[in-house]
Amino acid sequence: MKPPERPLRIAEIFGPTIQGEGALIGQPTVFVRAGGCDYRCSWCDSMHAVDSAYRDSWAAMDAAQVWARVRELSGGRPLTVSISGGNPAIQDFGPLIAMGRAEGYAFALETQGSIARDWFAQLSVLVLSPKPPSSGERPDWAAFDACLAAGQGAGAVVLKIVVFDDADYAWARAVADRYPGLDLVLQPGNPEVDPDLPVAAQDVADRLLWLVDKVMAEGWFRPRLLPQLHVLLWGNKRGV
Ligand SMILES: C[S@@+](CC[C@H](N)C(=O)[O-])C[C@H]1O[C@@H](n2cnc3c(N)ncnc32)[C@H](O)[C@@H]1O
Ligand SMILES: Nc1nc2[nH]cc(C(=O)O)c2c(=O)[nH]1
Ligand code: SF4
Ligand SMILES: [Mg+2]
Repeated sequence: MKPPERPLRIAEIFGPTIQGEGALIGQPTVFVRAGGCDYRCSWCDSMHAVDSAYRDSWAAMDAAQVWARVRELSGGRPLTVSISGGNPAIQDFGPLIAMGRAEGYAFALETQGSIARDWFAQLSVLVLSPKPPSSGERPDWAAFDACLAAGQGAGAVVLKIVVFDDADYAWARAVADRYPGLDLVLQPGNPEVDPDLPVAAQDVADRLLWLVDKVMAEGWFRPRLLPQLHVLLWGNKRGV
């Protein structure tokens, strides 16, 4: 007999909105944000889904309940569902993905690459975002490589690296060289993560310009350089 399904810890489900980051930037999506993370990045913009101080605000939902909410928010019209967190790989999103795929939806996952799951193979896009030195975390590369292997059957695997400073940039180049076959996106870090404070559009632009100048000066033509589009539009507001 199959073991009973454990409920998922869900920090928020929201949308439809546009994917603000990475390879699917601009695409309509509904977000499912998992509660809980094995990392504590110094600059995390989603601490409400990480810090156990927020645990009481996370809902215990089974996959069918999460799926019903996604279907409701999307009006039953198939789109790409974005699963983020926290680190969603702590939990079992396999049943949710199976339910959605059966109705024509696709799934993209955001994870730092610290925990591999067999259901990565069911994704249309696996976004692996290893954490640079400024985060205070240090990736376990064996675990990261296991995530890559688990994602072999996914539609696409994207390496998305956040860059705050020169040390992060040098690190991103070295990591990119280590994975020459992957689609690569560099995203400037946003130091202003307070959800109650506005983010100046010019600051977002200035951080991207800094990165564009650096990459072009080196004649490095592999990465795509993208802002967090949702931050440009809505600042750090939650649920967008
Ligand atoms: C909140 S995380 C959740 C998924 C997963 N834990 C991870 O880090 O990939 C989603 C994305 O936001 C990025 N991110 C978090 N805080 C950020 C910040 N202050 N500036 C830019 N990107 C940030 C992460 O690097 C990751 O690519
Ligand atoms: N619109 C929008 N795009 C996003 N891309 C990645 C996000 C995340 O927090 O994982 C995010 C988010 O929270 N909102
Ligand atoms: S791994 Fe992701 S969710 Fe976890 S603390 Fe870092 S940025 Fe936040
Ligand atoms: Mg975010």
